[in-house]
Amino acid sequence: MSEVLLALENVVAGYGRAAPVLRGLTVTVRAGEVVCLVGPNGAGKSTALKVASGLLTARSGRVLLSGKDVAGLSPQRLLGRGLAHVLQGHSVFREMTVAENVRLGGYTVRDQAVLNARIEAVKELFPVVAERWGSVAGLLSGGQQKQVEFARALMLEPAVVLLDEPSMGLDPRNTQIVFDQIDLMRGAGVAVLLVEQNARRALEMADVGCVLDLGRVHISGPARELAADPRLGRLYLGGVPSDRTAGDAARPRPPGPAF
Ligand SMILES: Nc1ncnc2c1ncn2[C@@H]1O[C@H](COP(=O)(O)OP(=O)(O)OP(=O)(O)O)[C@@H](O)[C@H]1O
Repeated sequence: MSEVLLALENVVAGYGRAAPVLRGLTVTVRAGEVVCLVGPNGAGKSTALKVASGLLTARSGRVLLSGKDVAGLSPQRLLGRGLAHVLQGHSVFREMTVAENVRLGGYTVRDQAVLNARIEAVKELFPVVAERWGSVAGLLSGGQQKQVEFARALMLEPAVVLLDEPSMGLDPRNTQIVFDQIDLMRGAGVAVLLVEQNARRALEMADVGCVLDLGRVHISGPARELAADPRLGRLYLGGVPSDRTAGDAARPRPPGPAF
């Protein structure tokens, strides 16, 4: 089995003084893998990514990056250690050009030759970045802007990229393009931890799937097998999977998206 790059172990985390959102979450990402977190709204998927990237500090449990405990490190420090987070929604600087956006991702690279080589690499991986290099980013379509975000995230050659709902707001064609690009990232040797509402399609592309509910992994396994697991449909339709406890079931949960 390939090396474990990122591991969340028994993580408990939440916001302020409120009850924890993650309640003993364990997720592992290995080299060369796309691991997909799916689950109903409010299950804690985005929160899991925030803990992994240092935006939120776990109350307990461990966060390991290439075997080293990185809990409490800032997102900047984690980026320097090879972990990039592409946030939910659109985060390109719309008034800046594609070139300026992508270059921002490599702001810590001092060696011009290295920077140029990285730019060429992301242009090759994301042709639209090359085609629209001089364009103002706000003029690109939502799917194209997402690819600019991917390119920017890859400029420091991260080992692991966290992608939070990259298909959000995209039409089916652009969703497919974005999923194809994630597949290409994996092909380029980047491990991906992906959160997706578009559960079935994401699981068809991912290697490993984890179904989160109420801050824990309830079902996990080979992604394609999960996509066909009837328990997943039940969970999304508001049913209670058999492995949830009576206490869990009593906790209110917002309705999930159509699966
Ligand atoms: N900044 C915040 N402050 C307080 N509570 C928050 C914050 N962000 C998220 N939460 C709460 O944490 C819980 C989990 O949210 P999270 O965004 O992790 O869920 P999710 O599984 O990603 O949901 P969705 O699919 O709707 O994006 C929700 O109850 C949410 O209201």
